[in-house]
Amino acid sequence: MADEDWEAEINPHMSSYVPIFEKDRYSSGENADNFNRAPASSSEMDDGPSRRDHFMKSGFASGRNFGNRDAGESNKQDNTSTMGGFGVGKSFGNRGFSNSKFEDGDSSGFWREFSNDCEDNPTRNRGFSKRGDNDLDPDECMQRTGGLFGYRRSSKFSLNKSEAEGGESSDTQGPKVTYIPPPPPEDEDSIFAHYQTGINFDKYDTILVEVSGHDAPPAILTFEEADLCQTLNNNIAKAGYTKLTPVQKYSIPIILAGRDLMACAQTGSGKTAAFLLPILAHMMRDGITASRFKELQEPECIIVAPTRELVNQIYLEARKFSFGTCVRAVVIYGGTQLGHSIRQIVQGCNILCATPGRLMDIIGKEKIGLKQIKYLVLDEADRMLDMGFGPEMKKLISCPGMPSKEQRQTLMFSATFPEEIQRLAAEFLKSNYLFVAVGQVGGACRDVQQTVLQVGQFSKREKLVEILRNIGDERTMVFVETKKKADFIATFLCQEKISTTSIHGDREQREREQALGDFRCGKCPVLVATSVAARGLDIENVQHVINFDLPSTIDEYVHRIGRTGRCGNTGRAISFFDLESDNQLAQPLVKVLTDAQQDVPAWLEEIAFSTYIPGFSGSTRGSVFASVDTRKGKSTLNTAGFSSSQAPNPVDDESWD
Ligand SMILES: Nc1ncnc2c1ncn2[C@@H]1O[C@H](COP(=O)(O)OP(=O)(O)OP(=O)(O)O)[C@@H](O)[C@H]1O
Repeated sequence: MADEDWEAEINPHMSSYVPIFEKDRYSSGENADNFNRAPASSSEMDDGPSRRDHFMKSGFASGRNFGNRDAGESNKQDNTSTMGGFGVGKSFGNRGFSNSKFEDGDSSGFWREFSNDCEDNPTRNRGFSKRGDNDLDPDECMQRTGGLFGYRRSSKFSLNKSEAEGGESSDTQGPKVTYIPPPPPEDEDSIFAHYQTGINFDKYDTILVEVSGHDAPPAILTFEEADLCQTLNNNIAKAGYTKLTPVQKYSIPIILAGRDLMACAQTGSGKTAAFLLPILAHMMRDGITASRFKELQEPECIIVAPTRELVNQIYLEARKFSFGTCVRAVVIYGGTQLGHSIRQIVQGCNILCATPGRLMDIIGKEKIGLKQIKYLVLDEADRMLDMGFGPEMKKLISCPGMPSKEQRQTLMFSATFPEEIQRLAAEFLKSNYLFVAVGQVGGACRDVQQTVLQVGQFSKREKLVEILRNIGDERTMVFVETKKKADFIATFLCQEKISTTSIHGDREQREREQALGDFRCGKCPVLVATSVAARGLDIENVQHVINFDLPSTIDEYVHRIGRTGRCGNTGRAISFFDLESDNQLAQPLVKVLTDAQQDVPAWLEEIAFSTYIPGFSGSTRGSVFASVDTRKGKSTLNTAGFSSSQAPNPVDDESWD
């Protein structure tokens, strides 16, 4: 598809489920017929084509304007992911997506299917983090097959040889992804649009900060102390930043001093600016020259993050802070046309924001050279190093030309850092890296009021509707465990006349972006999401997070509820605790609630007590997060903003592991 076609592709009606739910079209007979006739595919996306068929036949109008698309294009696209708003495909079709009811306990249909879905789901048993096992960005991630880094891409995602060799999905074998995302707005007001800090922003100063490692530079208290250049200061002011958050107070001077850093701070507390500002300041000080059109670009900085929407968000922040400078930020991510990514890059690239899959593809195509890399940033670093992305990250640092860790600066940020991941991270970092912990490592944001309700599987939908009706139009994210379930619940809520959209890894990228857009602007105040939306997304005015299904790890829980209560604003999180499946989470949940000074229900404490495993801090479901820098170096405790942190004289390195 040519560049100029993108406008036609971005059809305003294509996004979501909501307004046009035509339940009459979903008679079980018709669905079953269409879906059953559709050819089975071996991939996770096997319902893509069948779904498209169905939508076209039934005249369903939720998605893009199917009628305007020719068959060739349909064929080209549709293996990549599911089509149309309802994206449920054969699952519903096979058992009849009744137009009138989703009866609780109707075991012939959805619920039985989902039990199976969950049982099959490796997340229940896997180590490290949950995300990815049930909702990976198909071309971003890899699947576990064994060994610490010994994983291969899963056939589940229908990746072919050319991909394994660094190519994008297949000129020859697989579908061609043609989506070209719309360019972001260019006007200054949009670039600097921001939301207000909340009433608790100043309370950040009371959080204890721990810095470990040797010779940490002192924290700064104000932006002025950072001594950034005038353009950066102007951009900071235009972004509405007047005061540093704790993670910024500590991280900015550390990065400016050229040190490697692992930083852990609560969700929504400004980690993105904490790495972007000092990197940009360095670039400006080094007298960076405008990068020009070249077939091979050699950026100075690569920032990787686990999801497409998150790298896009980081890119927008980078573009904002580099406004008026000659630094050019570029974003590339899967689910979009590879040619488009390449065209963005060849125009010049100083800061490359990328998802791992697309990054490795582009490096394989020799559009990006790594020789000039001075900064490597892993946002959501624990996720980037776990079983899903760790192998890709290892490949990245072993790529020809990539400066060794001694020659580059490596920065890792997250709200959670399990101990085992901290150990893996050491391979990427210089041995004298500094570790900054703002508050409890892995702790939940205290501005989120957390409630845990005991709700059984078959009562969840009723409870959800009750809560959403009380909430009214306030923006709410509802997290569920699987992609199918996301579709199902979104559809169900639409049927209940609650404007809802959904985001998950089986939706096409254009649909994901449209869904997020509809949620951001309030057109759909409810977003049903899988873990793909758990991390990093910074959406104004998300007042509620509902865990319809609890996640399999406590870290995931912390990230999910962190979509609300950001930047000093308050938020609420309600979690449905199912006694049949969530008991393993009771113990770490009690700890997170207690640490965040939340009420702990007596029944939950009882479960936690009865399932208590002394000394348990493993990495499986319910793991307890790291409480400290795993090197066990001496550290200083400070309240953010009062005194600088200076690590004591070096202790023996040997004692650090
Ligand atoms: N010093 C500041 N003053 C005002 N607003 C800020 C400041 N720092 C960051 N923000 C804003 O706070 C919001 C949250 O920041 P950011 O997304 O970087 O959080 P985060 O710590 O990375 O969260 P997460 O752990 O969820 O990824 C953003 O809207 C950002 O623009």
